[in-house]
Amino acid sequence: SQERHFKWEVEYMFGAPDCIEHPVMAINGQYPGPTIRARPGDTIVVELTNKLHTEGVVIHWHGIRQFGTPWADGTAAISQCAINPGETFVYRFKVDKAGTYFYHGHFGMQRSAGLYGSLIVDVAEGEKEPFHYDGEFNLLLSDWWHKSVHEQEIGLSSNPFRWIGEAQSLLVNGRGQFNCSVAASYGNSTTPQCEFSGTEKCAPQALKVVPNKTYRLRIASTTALASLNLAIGKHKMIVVEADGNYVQPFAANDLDIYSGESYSVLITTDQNPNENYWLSIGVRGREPKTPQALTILNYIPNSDSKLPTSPPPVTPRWNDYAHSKNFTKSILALMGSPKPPRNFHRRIALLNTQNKINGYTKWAINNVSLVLPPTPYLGSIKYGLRRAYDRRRPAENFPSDYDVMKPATNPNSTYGNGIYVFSYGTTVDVILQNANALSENVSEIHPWHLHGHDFWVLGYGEGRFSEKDVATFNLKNPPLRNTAVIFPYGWTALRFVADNPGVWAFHCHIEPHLHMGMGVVFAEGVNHLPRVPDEALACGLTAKRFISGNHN
Ligand SMILES: O=C1O[C@H]([C@@H](O)CO)C(O)=C1O
Repeated sequence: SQERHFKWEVEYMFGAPDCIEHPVMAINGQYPGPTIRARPGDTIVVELTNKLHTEGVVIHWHGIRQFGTPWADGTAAISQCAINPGETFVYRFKVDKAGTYFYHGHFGMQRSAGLYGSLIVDVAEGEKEPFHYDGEFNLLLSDWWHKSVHEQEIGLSSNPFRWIGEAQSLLVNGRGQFNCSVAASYGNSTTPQCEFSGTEKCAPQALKVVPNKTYRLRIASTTALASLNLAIGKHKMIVVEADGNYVQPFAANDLDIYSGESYSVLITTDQNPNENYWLSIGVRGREPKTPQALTILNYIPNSDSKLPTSPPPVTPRWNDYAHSKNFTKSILALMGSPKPPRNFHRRIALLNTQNKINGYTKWAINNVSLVLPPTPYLGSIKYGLRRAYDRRRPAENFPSDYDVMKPATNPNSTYGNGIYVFSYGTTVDVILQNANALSENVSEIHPWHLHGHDFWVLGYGEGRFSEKDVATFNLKNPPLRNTAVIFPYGWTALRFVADNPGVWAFHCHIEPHLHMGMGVVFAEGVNHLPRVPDEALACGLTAKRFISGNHN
């Protein structure tokens, strides 16, 4: 194992992710940010300097559990203070498990502004993956708006509420086409055919493959909003990895991927080698108003501008949830993967609702809409700063007569920053319960992401969770993941062991939803931690401790 050192500067620059010029957040002048590659056991050191002029910044290493380094998790107001303009913060953490990961901003809506990149952990030297492949490609998926994130944020925080709407473009590795289509020639589309010389930064990157080989596609989604579906013309995919964990391989014609998830799939280039094939990505779960992202699987030696003979695969109908559930339920742990404990110590049920607070539109969990306090929880808990946040525990359940199929009879909610505290080492079950939103007959998909842990997904169900559903839990081969979706009007059951001392965000990975309060905070074993580095806590009430000279 080795130490991998990076010096990064975060700043805005002019980019053109979908060929239309727009400010983007860049790292060392690159958008998306540089790809980190490492091996299990390596220590990653990122010296991050904030070159933004008027905003703080942090970076979250999505899927990395941060055992023993919770202050490096990169969640503003939870694990650290936002890094001020001009300041440098050193992220130092170990990667312990091979897999497909990514990193992104976790302050305000900076992920939507383009602050993200890939983090790939290869298997340890001398070790082999449990599957064979000859080459690999890395696809980091995102969605893009022409409205600035500042304008988006103001809309979300306004009364009356202004929703951000659907994305203008879908991006693959930060590239999309808004003003043209690479597949215009197939249909009766009014969008012109793209004319690229090849040097444009928004031109799609063709995946160049040799016939009769197997390739691994690493696919991760850091979308702000969109749930996606990816398909490759005439090629089946074998799903082998999800969120940095091996899964029982299964074949799929198309793959659903929600924000916060990552997958590896294998494809074999066994089709007619004289042709190229489409790789297409479309929106699921919301009525799509965003064109598909397209690129080409380019069989060498064909020219990469040779268009496939058939049009790009079309995404399943946006609200074909049966299709999505079928895919999601096919994901099971690879034989030999760690199994969940048979029993749990504590179960919490988290009801997801859309609400109103003084006329503002919010999301709430058990009727509390999350607002983060100015002092990071990690410091307030470690140093017992009793006035730093609301120390009353949020509700562990929701009223037994709540009708999840209908808009709430009383949609009003409250703000809160109370947290769930788990006894160190205990097993926790979480039932995520979806419900009807503010309007009738609307219930949306929410991908929930847990920091600091992987969890086992024990099951999914329809309607309101009830005690008899426990009998349907899969304790044999549930997949280990860090992100799990709740389907409209449904529930999802998770189990994890609270064995990682720290304070951890657990939230909907749809960035505007988190911004509207759709998250909770978990804490465990904070008293087991050695000193938290001062650099993480130079704000709020923790900063006042430094000024008074109390550094213990
Ligand atoms: O949070 C959201 O708000 C809008 C809509 O519910 C109200 O405009 C939407 O589609 C969301 O996902």
